[in-house]
Amino acid sequence: MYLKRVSLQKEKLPNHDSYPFSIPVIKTMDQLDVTSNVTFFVGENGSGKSTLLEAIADKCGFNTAGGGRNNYFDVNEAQSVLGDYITLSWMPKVTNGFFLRAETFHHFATHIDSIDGASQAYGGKSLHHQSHGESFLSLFRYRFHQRAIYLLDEPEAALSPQRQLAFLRILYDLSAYGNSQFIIATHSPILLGYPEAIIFSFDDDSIREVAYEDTDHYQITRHFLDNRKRFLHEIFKEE
Ligand SMILES: Nc1ncnc2c1ncn2[C@@H]1O[C@H](COP(=O)(O)OP(=O)(O)OP(=O)(O)O)[C@@H](O)[C@H]1O
Repeated sequence: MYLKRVSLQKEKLPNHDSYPFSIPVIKTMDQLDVTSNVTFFVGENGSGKSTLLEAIADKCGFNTAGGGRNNYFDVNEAQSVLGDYITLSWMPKVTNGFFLRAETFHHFATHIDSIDGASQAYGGKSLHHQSHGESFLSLFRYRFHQRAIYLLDEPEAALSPQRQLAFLRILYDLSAYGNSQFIIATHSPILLGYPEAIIFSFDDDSIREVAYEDTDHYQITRHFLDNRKRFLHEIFKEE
């Protein structure tokens, strides 16, 4: 493990009225201790997961539009304001890694195509000439290595359930044997089931550790699958 703690420099925050300082979990955050090679950020849409992950990516020196340290391409609104107000504590420090933003991956693929020979590092085939899910898996399989930190924002976005299981295997190989560290924002109850992971919930206006079975993602999915007809009846009934 490399990144041990993320601290918010509260005394430096300019205000609490505007984004990103107005997000409830940022208002209440002091520090986050990272105690596992695999950490998940989970929570309702808009709870602040991407904002914090992007700030961490910024402090790691990764392109906040997505990519590693040497990937420069621009995407509107990819700057991290919060990055200026957090401190990362490392032991030891790593500089290798990658920030995956599902929504800018198309731009990233174009950027890789524009560099002569760069697609070799991604399995030898243009990421644009693969399906969305295939290109994600090529990134994970060919570009991800040992001794690095990977920050992934909703990697499940393009992956079928079967491919999410394949991703779990890659995660296992890299984190358990390859000594790589992952911080992953996700809504996937499959990914969240990774053993020994630490899950931080961003719900209820603060960041706190939760057990897998206590996440909404696990509970709602499980109840839906167990009681699909009753669930649908409730959702569709006339008010
Ligand atoms: N560039 C921005 N300017 C202003 N507000 C923003 C900006 N980006 C995000 N927000 C707001 O900040 C809050 C947190 O957004 P963020 O994207 O971090 O949430 P999230 O937990 O990652 O959500 P999701 O699960 O939907 O990806 C939301 O209320 C969102 O509308």
